[in-house]
Amino acid sequence: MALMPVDDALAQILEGAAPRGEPEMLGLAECFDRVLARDLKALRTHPPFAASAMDGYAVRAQDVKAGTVLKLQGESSAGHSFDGTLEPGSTVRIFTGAPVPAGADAIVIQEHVSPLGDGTVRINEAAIDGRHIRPAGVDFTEGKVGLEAGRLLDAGAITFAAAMNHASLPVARRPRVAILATGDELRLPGQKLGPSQIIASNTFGVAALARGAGADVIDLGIAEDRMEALDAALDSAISQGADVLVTIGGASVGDHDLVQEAMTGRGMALDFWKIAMRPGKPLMSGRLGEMRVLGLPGNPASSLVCAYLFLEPLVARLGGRPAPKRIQKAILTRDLPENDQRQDYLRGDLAPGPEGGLEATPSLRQDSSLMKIFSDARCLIIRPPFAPPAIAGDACDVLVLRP
Ligand SMILES: Nc1nc2c(c(=O)[nH]1)N[C@H]1C(S)=C(S)[C@@H](COP(=O)(O)OP(=O)(O)OC[C@H]3O[C@@H](n4cnc5c(N)ncnc54)[C@H](O)[C@@H]3O)O[C@H]1N2
Ligand code: MOO
Repeated sequence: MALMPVDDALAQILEGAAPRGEPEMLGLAECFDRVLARDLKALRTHPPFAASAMDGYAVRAQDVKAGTVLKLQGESSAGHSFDGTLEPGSTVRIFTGAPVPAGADAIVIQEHVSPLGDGTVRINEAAIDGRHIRPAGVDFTEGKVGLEAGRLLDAGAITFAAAMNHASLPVARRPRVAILATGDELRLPGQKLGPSQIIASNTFGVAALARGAGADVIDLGIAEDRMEALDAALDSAISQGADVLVTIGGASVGDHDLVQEAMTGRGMALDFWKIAMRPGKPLMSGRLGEMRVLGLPGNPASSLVCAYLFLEPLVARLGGRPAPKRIQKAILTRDLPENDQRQDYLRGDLAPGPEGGLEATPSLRQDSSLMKIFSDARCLIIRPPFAPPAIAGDACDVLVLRP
């Protein structure tokens, strides 16, 4: 199979991806960073009454010039309305958020009023009709859609949902992403290692990225390079309702690279295997029933670059949320040689440039096994297939990993 361009691979991976299953009802306190699954109508009108926006005095605007003395008729505070009607020549003391009494049509702030100590006050500035009054329903009205399906529930949206009198909200189910590390050499962090063993580190980074994109992660642990082990892990992913099975390693052409064979043997329809990128060439994508299978290469930088490029947007789509916008423009600080057929993602630094832009500096070492270089990197510098040699000062696209 020919190497597939990165954009075509992403389009195939994202095809048909949308939230699955019934929405869950969650209490408001659990809703942060979830996605609203249905339109949400206001269950009340707000404010439910004309309310004062200031601490001051409710008046009839036409009665009041600078110097007018008014009789104090009563008080309206938040939670305690004044139930009478404001009479001509009178005023009602009022506080922020309190209902404006019938008959009043303006608030004069208390800084412009002098209490005279005999049950009257002098208004020192002319009142303006409607001033400092929030009309009933100016914010939202009962029965109208306030938040639309698909809205990411951030602080503003959750506040608004609560104000609309919803105690719980229908949210899209989080996609379930099962992650399986494969390889006889792998051990979990914290274990004692033999001479030819290494730590299965990739699972943790890939899981973190999936969680950040809105997934519930199922850690399937490590499978040895044996068909039965891969089979058992696959059964586990299916029985736990995984939407995506991510395998790490065993994706290449070696005698012990069995992942693809194991998956196709169980009926996986292969979308593609091998793409025109570096690192990450042996990426595999397929579908096994409802479950998507993403086979990441084992080298840590390859796993992570593929997870940024393909898994993060896939999880976002499956959860109904926008994928983070990571691609930005930058200026190269070093020359780069011409590129071959594989789109390159060079680990590098990213720093503010002299004119408000960004400067990208590729690391000198780019081997896909290097984890410290990846951890130090702030961006991936993108070199399109067959790009001509670049010189310092040229523009480039970067995928931002961290600020
Ligand atoms: N003859 C060829 N050999 C290779 C090719 C090729 O085209 N022809 N492609 C190379 C490329 S590119 C990559 S990338 C790797 C990918 O190989 P696999 O996906 O089969 O990965 P493994 O062989 O299982 O492991 C590679 C490397 O990564 C380590 N590893 C694996 N899993 C983990 C993990 N969970 N955490 C940390 N490190 C892991 C593993 O020990 C190996 O060192 O193939 C090239 N070969
Ligand atoms: O393309 Mo592989 O992902 O370099 O190491």
